[in-house]
Amino acid sequence: MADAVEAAKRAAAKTAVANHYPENARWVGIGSGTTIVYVVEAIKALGVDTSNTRYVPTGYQSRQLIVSAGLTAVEFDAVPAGTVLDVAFDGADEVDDDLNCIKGGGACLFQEKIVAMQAKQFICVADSRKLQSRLLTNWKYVPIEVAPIAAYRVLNKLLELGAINPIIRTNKDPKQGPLKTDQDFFLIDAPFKPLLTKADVANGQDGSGKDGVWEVNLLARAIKQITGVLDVGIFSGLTGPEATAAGGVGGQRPVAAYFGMPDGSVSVRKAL
Ligand SMILES: O=C[C@H](O)[C@H](O)[C@H](O)COP(=O)(O)O
Repeated sequence: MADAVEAAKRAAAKTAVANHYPENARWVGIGSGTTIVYVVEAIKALGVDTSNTRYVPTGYQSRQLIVSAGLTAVEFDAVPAGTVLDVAFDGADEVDDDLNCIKGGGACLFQEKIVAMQAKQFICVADSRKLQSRLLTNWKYVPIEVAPIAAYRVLNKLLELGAINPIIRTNKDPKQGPLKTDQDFFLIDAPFKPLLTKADVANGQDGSGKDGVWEVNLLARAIKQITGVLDVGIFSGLTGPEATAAGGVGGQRPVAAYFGMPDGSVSVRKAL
């Protein structure tokens, strides 16, 4: 079973890199987690000249991954102002029909979000367990990065929004206290009822938060507005050309998501 999941991640990574790694890539964002390892493996396997390519990490693990692959890491704050990354690859905890994602299960989300938003194309790579119609189907909570001093205040505000038993994430040994992110912040894991998609709302369902039922973008916005929240592990909103036209770069939502399937195939969902 574990081997099959790893094989699925590797297959998805290989296809995503084959389809989206640009010729003469100059700037490439590299996400975090277990699936991104196979993306870096696939980039290396292309055998292309990477001497002029700079890889922008999304945290400590990501930077170590880049460096141990013999590639050049450049931190996000060292990328020259105005530079648009050619592409950013990353994993996800869950992806819905509209390509909205939940991220942060591995404690990285803020740097992943700024790197994704600075890329012309954000590409998501995952295995079939992550492929769902609605967020919070198989994956049960929204990771939220918060300033430690505000953690209890944010917990209370999340309860008001309808979160069901939100908790501050601890280290594996709870005696060691709250887990710290790469920013030295805390994470709150907030379960909610499954999130509605655009189609659900178009079909008349109420995603305004009444009875704790939220449409994806509305919940992301409501959580982001709580003072003390650095960022939310919901990646949603505009993407690709849409985002560029609105004055951004590529947006938070991937333009394409690749899923390794149990039968060895790779399924692709593309943004409309
Ligand atoms: O916090 C971690 C990141 O958001 C990961 O990209 C996400 O959790 C997916 O990780 P994995 O590839 O290990 O399933």
